[in-house]
Amino acid sequence: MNVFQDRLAALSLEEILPRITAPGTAVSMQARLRMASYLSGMEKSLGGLAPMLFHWLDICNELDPRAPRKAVVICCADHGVAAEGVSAYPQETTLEMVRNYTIRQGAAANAFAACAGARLLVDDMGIAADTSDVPDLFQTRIANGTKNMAEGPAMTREQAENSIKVGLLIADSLVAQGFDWFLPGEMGIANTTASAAIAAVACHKSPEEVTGRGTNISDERLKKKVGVVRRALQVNQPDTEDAIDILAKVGGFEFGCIAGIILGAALHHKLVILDGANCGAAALIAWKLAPASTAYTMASHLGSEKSHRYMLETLGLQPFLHLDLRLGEAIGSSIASNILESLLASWHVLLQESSEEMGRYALFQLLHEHGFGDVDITAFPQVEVDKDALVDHCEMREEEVHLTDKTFDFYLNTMPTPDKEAMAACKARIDNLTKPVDSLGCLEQIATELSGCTGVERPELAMSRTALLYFTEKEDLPPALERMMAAQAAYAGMKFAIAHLDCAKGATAAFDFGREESERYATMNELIALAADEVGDEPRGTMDGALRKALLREDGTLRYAADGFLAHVPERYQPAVSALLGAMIAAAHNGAMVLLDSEAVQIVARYAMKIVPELCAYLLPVQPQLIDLGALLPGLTAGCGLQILRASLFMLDHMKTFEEAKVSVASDGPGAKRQHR
Ligand SMILES: O=C(O)c1ccc[n+]([C@@H]2O[C@H](COP(=O)([O-])O)[C@@H](O)[C@H]2O)c1
Ligand SMILES: Cc1cc2nc[nH]c2cc1C
Repeated sequence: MNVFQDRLAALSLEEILPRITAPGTAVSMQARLRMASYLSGMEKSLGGLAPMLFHWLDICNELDPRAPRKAVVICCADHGVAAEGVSAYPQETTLEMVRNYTIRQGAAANAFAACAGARLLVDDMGIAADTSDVPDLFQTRIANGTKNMAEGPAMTREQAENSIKVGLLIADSLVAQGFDWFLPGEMGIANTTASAAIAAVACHKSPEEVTGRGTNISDERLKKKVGVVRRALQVNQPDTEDAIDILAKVGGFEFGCIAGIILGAALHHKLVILDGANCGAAALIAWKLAPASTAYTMASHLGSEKSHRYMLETLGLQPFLHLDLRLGEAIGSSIASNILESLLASWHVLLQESSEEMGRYALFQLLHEHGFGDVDITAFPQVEVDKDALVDHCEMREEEVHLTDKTFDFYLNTMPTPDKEAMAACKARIDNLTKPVDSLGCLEQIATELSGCTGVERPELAMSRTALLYFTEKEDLPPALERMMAAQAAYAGMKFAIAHLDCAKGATAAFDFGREESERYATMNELIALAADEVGDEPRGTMDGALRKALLREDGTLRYAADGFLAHVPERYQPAVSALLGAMIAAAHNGAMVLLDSEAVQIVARYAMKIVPELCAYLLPVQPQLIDLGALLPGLTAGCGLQILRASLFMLDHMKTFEEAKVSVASDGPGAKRQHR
C-alpha cells in the first residue's frame, strides 16, 4: 500500500525539475554587512559557521528567520543484493529496526532526533516484509524490496521515478506542516552496496575506491562486496548521464525518496542537511536531475564509508564534523542542525542588540551606502535577554595572591585516574545498542570517557553541566561581541564566566587565579570549557598563532620538555597560559572533564599532559579533531564540542540494546564477537 499511489501518475518530473533554481544572494550580502559592522572585524572569528548561517538566510530569504522546525525522515527499504552476503546483518534487521523506531523507540534515530528537537517520521519505501501492523509507519512502499542488482536492474524506470515522486510529496507535506529544515536518513540492509555503485558511476571511481565496510564487515566480506559492486556495474552498464537509469539499475527506493525530498526542499526554499554516504548517493541523483538542488543542501559530517569523500567532492560540499560515523539514520545531520541552530540564535540576539546600540539611523545609512537602502530594519522581533544573568565576571583578588594549601605537588600526587570498570561497562553497553558495532565512532568514545571521569557506568544528560571559563586581559569587550558569546554559551547550555586577567600580577598569580576559578566552577559542573583570547596589543586572534610558533615544531610536535616550557612562551601570553594550566589541572583534579576551545588551549593542554599524564583522560579537544570550522570566537568551538558530548549522552539515555529491542546481532566483522542477545 502506498498512500500517494493515486497522486504519482499526475506528477511530471519533466515539468517540476526546470522550476528548481539556485537561491539568491541578496540577504546574505545584507547579513555580511551587518555582521561586519556589529563585530567590527571579528566576523572572521565565526570561521566556517558564518557561511553556513548566510547560506540558510539566502535559502529562506530572511535576515532574521524564526527558530527552525526540523523533521528527520528515515526512509527504509530492502535490497535484493543482500542475497549476495554483503552485510554483517540479516535482511530481517530492516523490519526489526523499523519496529525499533516506531514501537520501542530505542534506535539512534530516536535518540538523535530528540537531541535535535526534531520530529521523526519513519517511512516504508520498500521493506521486504509485511509492515501493516507497524503503527506510525508512513506507508509509501514502491515494492517489496529491490531485485538483486548483481543479476540485473534493481528496479524498473517507473519505480525509480515513483520513488522520487514520493520524496517530492513527502517534502510538500513537510512544508505544509511548517517544517524548515529536512534531515533525511535511511535504513536498509545492504544499501551501502547500492550507494557504492551509485558513487562509482556518478563520481567516476572504481569499485575498490568506493566500496566501504557498511555495517562494519570483515576484510573477507569487503573483498566479496567489491566484486558484487563490480558485477552490478558490468551487468547493468548504467548511463552516467541519466540519473533515473543509475537509480533504477543500481539504486534503491530510499535513495529515490531522499533525492525527491531534496528536490522538493529546493522547490520550496527549505534546507536539507545531508547525513552519510547513503544521503550523499541520493544527493548525487538529485544533482544529476537538477544541479541547482545542491544549493539547498549542506553537508554535516564526513563518514567512514569510502565513497562519501568523493560524493561530497563531486557535489562541491564541505563537511565540518569528523565523528567517525558509519551509521546513517540522520545522526550527523541532527548534530549539525544543533550547531547551526545555535549560531542562528546568536545571530538573532546580535541583530537585536546591535540595532539598539548603533541606532537605526546609522544602520540605515550604512546599508544605504552599500545599496541596500530598502531593508526594513524595524521588522525584527524583540527578544528579552537578561545580560547580567548570563555572564559571571571573575576578577583577580586585589591582595597579593599566594599559593594556598594546594601546591602543584599536591595536584601531581593526588590526581585521580578514570574509573576503568565503569568505562568497560559503559563500552559493553554501547557495543550492544541497536546499531552496527562502533558505528557512532567518536560519540561512543566520548560517552565512555565521561563514564571514566564521573565513575558512572551510564552518565546521564543531567551530568553535563558546563561552565565556560574565558580568560581575557581585555577590560572592555565590544558589547556586541560579549552579547554574542553570552548568547552562544547560553544556547549551548554553558554558564559563561569571564575571568579577567591582570597581567601585571604575573604568571604565578594567574596560575592560582585559573586554578581557583576552575575549582569553584568544577564543584557545580561536570564539565569545564576553557577559552582564552589574545592578550596585549597584538591584532586579534593571534594567541593560537603565537603559541604555535613558540611551542610547536614545523611538524606539529612539541618543541620543549614540559619542565620550564613557560619560559619559551612570549611574555605577554604567560599569564593566560599559566591561568589555563592551573584551570585544567584543577578541573581534572575535581573529576571534571575539560573541553578545549581553541588551538592555543590545546597546545597548553599538550604540555600540561606531559607534566600530569593523568590529565589525558579528562581532556576533550574539539577543533580540528571533532569539528573543523576554523572558529575563533572564544567559547564557540567549546560550545560545539558540548553539543557533540550531549548528543552522546542522548545515545546512552535513549537507545535500547539488541536484547531490549529484539533486533538481530552481527554475524560478521568485529560486531560478531561483541554483540549478543
Ligand atoms: O550512510 C552511511 O554513511 C552509512 C554507512 C554505514 C552504514 N550505514 C547503514 O548501514 C546499513 C547498510 O549497511 P550494509 O553493510 O548492510 O550495506 C544501512 O541501514 C545504513 O543506514 C550507513
Ligand atoms: C544492523 C543495523 C544497520 C543499521 N543501519 C542504520 N541503522 C542500523 C541499525 C542496525 C542494527
